[in-house]
Amino acid sequence: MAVYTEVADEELSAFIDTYDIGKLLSYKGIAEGVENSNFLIHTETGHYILTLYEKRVDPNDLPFFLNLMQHLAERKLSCPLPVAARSGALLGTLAGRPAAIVTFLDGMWVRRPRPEHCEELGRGMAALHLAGADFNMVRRNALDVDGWRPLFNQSGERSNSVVPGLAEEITRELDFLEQNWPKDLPTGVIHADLFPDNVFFLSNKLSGLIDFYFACTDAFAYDVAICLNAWCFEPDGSLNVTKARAMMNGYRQVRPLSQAEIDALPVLARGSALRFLLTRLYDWLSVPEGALVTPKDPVEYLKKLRFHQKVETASSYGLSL
Ligand SMILES: Nc1ncnc2c1ncn2[C@@H]1O[C@H](COP(=O)(O)OP(=O)(O)OP(=O)(O)O)[C@@H](O)[C@H]1O
Ligand SMILES: N[C@@H](CCO)C(=O)O
Repeated sequence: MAVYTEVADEELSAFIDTYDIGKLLSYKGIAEGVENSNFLIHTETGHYILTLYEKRVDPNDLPFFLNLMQHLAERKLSCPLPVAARSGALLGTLAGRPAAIVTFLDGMWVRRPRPEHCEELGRGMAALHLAGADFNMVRRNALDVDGWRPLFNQSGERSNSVVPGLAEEITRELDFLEQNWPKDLPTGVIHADLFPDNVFFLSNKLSGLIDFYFACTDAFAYDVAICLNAWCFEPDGSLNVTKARAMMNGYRQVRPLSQAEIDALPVLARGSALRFLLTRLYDWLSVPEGALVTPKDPVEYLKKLRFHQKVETASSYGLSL
């Protein structure tokens, strides 16, 4: 998270008073992350996370995210639980933004995941896919293959200032993905942003998942591809096949992957790499003035994209076909 919107002390105290969580004792902005404004708040009853939803969150989607967290927590998946105000509402308004309070999860994210973390992640992701099976709301993935070209157009030729020739390279990739994007894969609730900073561990065991604000209804294997990119590459840009194999093994212990899902992985991994390249590129070129945020490196995802362009089958990810 980050802090884009500042909140005055009195305004925050008055907001907290609409909840049954005791008086506000202290709070601080969380600099980590890039999407929403987040504050760690300490009240008479404990610690909570306050989120003010920013640019990429459509307020109409908030009931999906908040109800999903409730649904998953009821199914014993460890994730933040939205706290209702005295009125019963899960969502309020603060500093002109939609705002919600969720419970604080113990644990730390792992800066340098090892294969055992990747295996835990695989199991946790599959558990999320199963726990979401009877969730009765649907949300289209706004950042799916149909959303990438309009997103790219917002950066357009300015992309070339980041890497010369990038606009043309992205255009070619969009042409390919629009032609070859797999259809008819098994779908359901996916997290869609399950990066290491959204997965907490305690003593090397997965203790919780956070940040459900890209969650949507899409192919389960696309979530796997997102995690392959986010967890299994080394800082030098190479794929760590041991980590990839560990993640897939963990996943398959809980939810089997079909042959069609395995065959689709190289294209899904290209799409996932492009999706994060595009959002990072946009953010890189448009940091709001005065915001407490560190934009993430788009080139990291360009390198991943180029890697997957050379992959022919999922065996390159350590999967037996
Ligand atoms: N429920 C929670 N319990 C404990 N800490 C939390 C919780 N939610 C958020 N945090 C803290 O805030 C940080 C940023 O949160 P989050 O990843 O949700 O923000 P974001 O802006 O959506 O980030 P991202 O760039 O990953 O999309 C986390 O790394 C964690 O330190
Ligand atoms: N996890 C994303 C940021 C949130 O969308 C990234 O690393 O680009």
